Order: sequence, then C-alpha cells, then structure tokens
Amino acid sequence: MNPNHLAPVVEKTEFRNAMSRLGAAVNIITTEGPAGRAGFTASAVCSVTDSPPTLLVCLNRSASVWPVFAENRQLCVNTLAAGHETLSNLFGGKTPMAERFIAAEWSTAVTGSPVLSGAVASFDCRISQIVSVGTHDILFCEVLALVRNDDTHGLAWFDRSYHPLMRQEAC
Ligand SMILES: NC(=O)c1ccc[n+]([C@@H]2O[C@H](COP(=O)([O-])OP(=O)(O)OC[C@H]3O[C@@H](n4cnc5c(N)ncnc54)[C@H](O)[C@@H]3O)[C@@H](O)[C@H]2O)c1
Ligand SMILES: Cc1cc2c(cc1C)N(C[C@H](O)[C@H](O)[C@H](O)COP(=O)(O)O)c1[nH]c(=O)[nH]c(=O)c1N2
Repeated sequence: MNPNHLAPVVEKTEFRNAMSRLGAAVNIITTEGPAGRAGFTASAVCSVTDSPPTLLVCLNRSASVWPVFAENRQLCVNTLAAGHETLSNLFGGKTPMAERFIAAEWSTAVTGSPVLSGAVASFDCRISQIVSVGTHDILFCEVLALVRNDDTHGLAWFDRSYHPLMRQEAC
C-alpha cells in the first residue's frame, strides 16, 4: 500500500514519549554576527557527511533565537560535558540571553561564534542550507574549524534527564 494514503494516527505526545527513549548528546548552539549573539540547547544534532564535513541542527522556528541564527548564517555546536547540566537548562529555557552567556567561559571561533570552554567538542560552522519541515528548520552546517577536549566526560539526554557518559581509561 502507498504510505502516502495512510492517515496520520500517531499523536504528538505519543511521538515525544517514544522519542524520549532515543538517547542523544546535548549541545549548546551559539552564534555571533550582524544580528547579534544568541545560544540555545539542542539534542536534535547529527552528522550528515564527512565530505565536506557537515552536521545538522534542528531549530524550532518559534524559538526567540531563530531570527538571529537565520540572519547570521554561522554557528558553533558546543557538545556538552558531564557537569554542564545547569548550563544546558539555562540555554534551554526562557532565560534572557545575557544571563545565559554570563554563566560560562567562552572564546571566539573562526566565524566569531562563541566557543564554550570545557565542551567535549566544538564545531565552528557556516550554515550552508536551510530546509523547513513542519515546525522546525533543519540547519545544514559545514564545519570550518574544530576544538576537541580529551579530558572531559560526555553528557547524554535520555528519558527526559541527563546522564554522564564515562570515557574509557586509556590502555
Ligand atoms: N527537537 C526539539 O525541538 C527538542 C528536542 C528535545 C527537547 N526539546 C524541548 O525541550 C523541552 C524538554 O524536552 P523533554 O525531552 O524533557 O520532553 P518532551 O516530552 O518535550 O520531549 C521528548 C522528546 O521528544 C522530542 N521532541 C520534543 N519536542 C519536540 C519538538 N517540538 N519537535 C520535535 N521533537 C521534539 C525530543 O526528542 C525530546 O527528547 C521541551 O520543551 C521540548 O520541546 C525540543
Ligand atoms: C535537553 C534539551 C534539548 C533541546 C531543547 C531543550 C532542552 C532542555 N530545545 C529547546 C530550546 O533549547 C529552547 O526552546 C531554547 O531556549 C530556545 O528558546 P527561546 O530562545 O528561549 O525561545 C530544543 N529546541 C530546538 O529547537 N531543537 C532542539 O534540538 C532542542 N533540544
């Protein structure tokens, strides 16, 4: 049967309940540019291709930060480490922008976007393409520069809470 003929039967709540079972890294996505500075927490981030190095970020168009990202067209994906739970909540709520940034230390990436000190990894990117699906924009991001931190443990968002991810000791 052609799946296009099937009526949608999955409720939003059912979808979210099932999605809460997909563990994901937690990231603070930052930008700085002509439209100003902004940042938000995102778990909807994944690798697309390594040629050219590209990842994607899904951003709700109703978020207050959306116009800033849409105009700046550059961003940094800062993948959070264990211990960043409070910071993640700060960037995931309705906190005023200045209060979000004052809670951590930042440096500046090639694009000018804020790089979080102590992040597991930071991917400095230009937005190469934007595709709208439903409520969200999928931001395809070409990676221009990287920072990696091999001394921190990771952080996962699973079942609506944070879980530290311990790094294996080097053999
Ligand atoms: N992709 C997203 O936009 C996304 C992802 C995670 C969390 N959030 C937001 O963070 C808050 C806490 O989330 P939670 O995980 O505790 O509980 P939740 O019940 O709101 O979400 C459960 C899961 O559903 C998915 N999800 C949630 N909102 C979504 C949306 N608008 N579009 C697509 N997928 C969505 C995510 O995978 C999330 O982990 C909520 O306000 C939620 O909307 C948004
Ligand atoms: C753990 C976790 C994960 C996510 C979020 C929240 C939290 C706590 N939020 C919501 C997003 O961070 C929130 O809406 C921002 O604060 C932007 O909202 P305002 O700028 O305040 O409108 C979020 N939003 C989004 O558009 N894409 C995403 O992948 C996620 N993921």
